[in-house]
Amino acid sequence: MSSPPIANPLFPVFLKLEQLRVLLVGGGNVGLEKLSAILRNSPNTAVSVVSITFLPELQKVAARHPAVQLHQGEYTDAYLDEADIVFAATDDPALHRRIREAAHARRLLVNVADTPALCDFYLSSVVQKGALKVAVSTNGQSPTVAKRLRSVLETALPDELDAVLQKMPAIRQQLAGDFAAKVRALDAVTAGLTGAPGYEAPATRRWRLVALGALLTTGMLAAARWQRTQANR
Ligand SMILES: C[C@@]1(CC(=O)O)c2cc3[nH]c(cc4nc(cc5[nH]c(cc(n2)[C@H]1CCC(=O)O)[C@@](C)(CC(=O)O)[C@@H]5CCC(=O)O)C(CC(=O)O)=C4CCC(=O)O)c(CCC(=O)O)c3CC(=O)O
Ligand SMILES: NC(=O)C1=CN([C@@H]2O[C@H](COP(=O)(O)OP(=O)(O)OC[C@H]3O[C@@H](n4cnc5c(N)ncnc54)[C@H](O)[C@@H]3O)[C@@H](O)[C@H]2O)C=CC1
Repeated sequence: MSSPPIANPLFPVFLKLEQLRVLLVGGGNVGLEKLSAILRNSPNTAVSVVSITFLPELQKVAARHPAVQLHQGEYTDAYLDEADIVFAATDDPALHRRIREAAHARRLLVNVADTPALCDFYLSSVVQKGALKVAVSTNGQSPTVAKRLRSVLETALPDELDAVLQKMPAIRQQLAGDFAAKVRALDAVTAGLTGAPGYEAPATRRWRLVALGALLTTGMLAAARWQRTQANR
């Protein structure tokens, strides 16, 4: 018996972040993680980082990226006037709520570290193979599973994929005919990429084992809880 899948109503998009102005509030560990995620994907993004203190590592990252500006000091709403999108990553939850409110008054989208309820969007785990990019979301259920899935996909996707992608624009351009004919031709060129019918990757078996492990762990945790309640009677 398997439980029904939990719905994920998030709408995935791929932002041209290098064309936007990013405000990041908080220059500590979490701020560094957000900045790194941004720059790993979109290295030329203009990020303004506002923070009372900065981790030395974050300062090093900023030094390597000329479009990143560090503003040392307290956050003020004025920074929002120069921003298109906002990341809040301080250790002050009250400040996060204020930032979100002021950002929304300006119709800006906000990501608040560690507070899914305050986020307008989530970051994802990202697989990159040349021009190919796969983003993974678990709807906040488990960033750790997203991270694991990223490494599964990194291994499973062949490096040759990028070589294929590099050749496809030329093929696309040379195809004649209407839209439907082009789709048929491109489907034919790439048919070899799909597995044979009934093919089950070894990874499928591994995920089944992990699901079983998670189920057993849930059961064990429930049993331990039950034992504690008995002991406390
Ligand atoms: C909702 C979301 C909002 C957002 O941050 O955008 C969010 C929220 C929270 N993360 C928490 C914890 C952890 N986050 C990670 C890692 C990542 N978290 C990322 C995204 C997201 N994290 C968004 C949902 C993504 C999705 O839908 O799956 C990734 C994918 C992308 C990135 O951040 O760049 C990146 C992996 C990148 C990679 O390696 O591929 C790890 C693992 C690790 O660091 O090794 C842990 C510890 C283990 C664990 O808890 O699983 C906590 C609890 C904090 C606490 O307990 O105090 C919250 C808050 C909560 O859940 O309430
Ligand atoms: N470090 C981690 O991996 C994790 C952290 N968290 C939580 O996330 C939050 C942030 O964690 P860290 O980044 O490690 O904290 P941190 O203390 O390293 O960084 C917080 C940053 O916010 C800045 N800041 C605080 N108030 C400010 C203000 N008014 N204006 C401008 N900047 C301001 C500080 O100067 C500092 O640089 C904490 O609440 C922590 O409990 C949760 C899970 C993991």
